[in-house]
Amino acid sequence: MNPNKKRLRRTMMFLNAQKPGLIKDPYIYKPDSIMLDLEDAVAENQKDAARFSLYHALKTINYRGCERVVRINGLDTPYWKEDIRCAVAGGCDAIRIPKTESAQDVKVVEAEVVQAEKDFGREEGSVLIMAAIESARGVMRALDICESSERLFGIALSGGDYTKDLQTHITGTGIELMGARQNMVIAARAAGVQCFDTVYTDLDDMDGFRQDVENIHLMGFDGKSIINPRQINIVHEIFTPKQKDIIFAEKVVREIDTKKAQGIGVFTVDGKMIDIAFYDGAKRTIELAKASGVYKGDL
Ligand SMILES: CC(C)(COP(=O)(O)OP(=O)(O)OC[C@H]1O[C@@H](n2cnc3c(N)ncnc32)[C@H](O)[C@@H]1OP(=O)(O)O)[C@@H](O)C(=O)NCCC(=O)NCCSC(=O)C[C@@](O)(CC(=O)O)C(=O)O
Ligand SMILES: [Mg+2]
Repeated sequence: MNPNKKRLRRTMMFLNAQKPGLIKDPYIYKPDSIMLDLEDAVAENQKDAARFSLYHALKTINYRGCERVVRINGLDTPYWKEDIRCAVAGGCDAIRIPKTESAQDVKVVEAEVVQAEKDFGREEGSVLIMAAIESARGVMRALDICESSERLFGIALSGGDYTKDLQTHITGTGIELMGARQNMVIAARAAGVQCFDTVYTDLDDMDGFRQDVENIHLMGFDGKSIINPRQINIVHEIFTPKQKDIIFAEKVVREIDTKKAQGIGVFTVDGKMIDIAFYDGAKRTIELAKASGVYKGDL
């Protein structure tokens, strides 16, 4: 398995692949991933120019460990195959499929990625795939999409196009996204892949943004698509385990290990009932803390 499949992806920041001011140094803001966009951020008559710019950016810029995902154009356009070839030839880490509606959509993209890896001398399996779900049909098929390919590391909700399809609109409250969000997280967890929330487009409403991120964190998402560096700190703050939670998780892991050896199944830690059901969650907190660079312990 590609070791990057489960890497930390709290923030996945979109940027127009054609704009030199955006693509030259986004790593300075330290998002976990950048998503170089060839799709909706790029005007129809600029698709070739954007692809050209993307290729040279990938070839020449050192993004310093920041994951480089390329959002290709839709499978109903004449652009997507050439988008994949340029992205893979340039050295991208992953392809984001927009408007994914079925497992078959992922499979046809995978076939092109496999061919491009061969053609451009990339290691087999080095390019991962993620699928953006932007329609009611896609949401209803989320589990099939999650299970469509070994290369698929996750799915992402795209709220703008999804609410258009649902015949509603983005309100900022999240009510219109509740069903899709819950369905997608459940599907992703059932398949063992990651799940990412949609962008929050009102850059002047940072309180609304914080509330949105807190909600999706509680729902079980792994991270969020974002559009601007100003949104990074809030997402990282909410998605990085707090020291008090890390310390509690360490106690839970140590106590479960100790009590198990003593033949004790249920007990309390800091006044809270603990049994084996809490073990994986505590381990996950510690792994997330390690990946986020805030772990000081020795587990
Ligand atoms: C919104 C705005 C124009 C505001 O610009 P502003 O310049 O006013 O912002 P400022 O804050 O003043 O910038 C301060 C400094 O940060 C730099 N800076 C800003 N943004 C940066 C960035 N993204 N990456 C690196 N650098 C950045 C900037 O260059 C400046 O640098 P400097 O001059 O050196 O100080 C800008 O952010 C932007 O273009 N965002 C990305 C938009 C985009 O790609 N949309 C498509 C994807 S969504 C979609 O398609 C819908 C979806 O599909 C979604 C789904 O899938 O979920 C669905 O269906 O819902
Ligand atoms: Mg969209």
